[in-house]
Amino acid sequence: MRLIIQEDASNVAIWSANYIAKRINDAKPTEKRPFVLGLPTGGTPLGTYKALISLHKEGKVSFKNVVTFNMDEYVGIPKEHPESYYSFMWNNFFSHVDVQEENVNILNGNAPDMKKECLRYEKKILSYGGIDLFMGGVGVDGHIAFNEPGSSLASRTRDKELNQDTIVANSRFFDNDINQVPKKALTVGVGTLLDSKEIMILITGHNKSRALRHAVEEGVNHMWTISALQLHSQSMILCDESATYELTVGTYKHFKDIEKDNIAPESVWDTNENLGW
Ligand SMILES: O=P(O)(O)OC[C@H]1O[C@](O)(CO)[C@@H](O)[C@@H]1O
Repeated sequence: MRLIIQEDASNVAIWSANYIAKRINDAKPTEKRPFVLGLPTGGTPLGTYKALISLHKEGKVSFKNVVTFNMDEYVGIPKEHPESYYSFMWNNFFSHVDVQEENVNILNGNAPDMKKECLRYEKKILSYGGIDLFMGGVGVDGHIAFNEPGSSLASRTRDKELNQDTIVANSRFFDNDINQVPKKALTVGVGTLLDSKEIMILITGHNKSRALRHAVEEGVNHMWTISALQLHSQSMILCDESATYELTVGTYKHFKDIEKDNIAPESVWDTNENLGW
């Protein structure tokens, strides 16, 4: 696993956006052979979406031949609800780039048959030959997508009960009222994520430092589903300095040293100027 430590959250956003743009451009996607991108919601990736929109507006990346699959969706709120992940994605990203509506895939949290919906999603991912790059975030309890502690590391797309930590954390999007937060979600499984050709997880802020320690320094454990990344041959965590507070000095120095020459991909690298940071 690679661990790339950037100074702060805006550098994480710029780095990740440039990385995604480079991957898409290198793949030279076509209608018949699209690039397949897995995407998250949450506070963490907002900067990345903003940076990707800027790169798109500057003509540096197109999403015309990109197929997207979102990680998860709440169960039981209408898709038009301002806090549904459907609304999040269209408001914060899809509406601002040239992605084609028919290429956007988001689980339907109101499907009459949840099992069928999850199976449909898995099959659709497979129909494209799998996901080329899955970007994700992490919960404070180490959950990846909505795979809460104790989720099987072989799990596939399914419905999951959200735990109290997640409900409390997400209440910030629901007027700080935990009663308004959906208690269930549909989510890709850890196994689904591990089947992606490449995984890039963004971790920013002090409150995620325990999750980062478990991901990098502890063993693979279903109580910290993020740790499953250790089983993947092309996984990368991109974090900021604040998230490294629980790493040992030795771990921190090791990754700083081996990644010191890896700045953002040259061909799409840009300065902060155009992004307003
Ligand atoms: O970036 P945030 O807002 O801390 O969210 C953490 C995580 O929670 C989820 O929204 C739900 O699993 C993830 O997709 C996300 O990475």
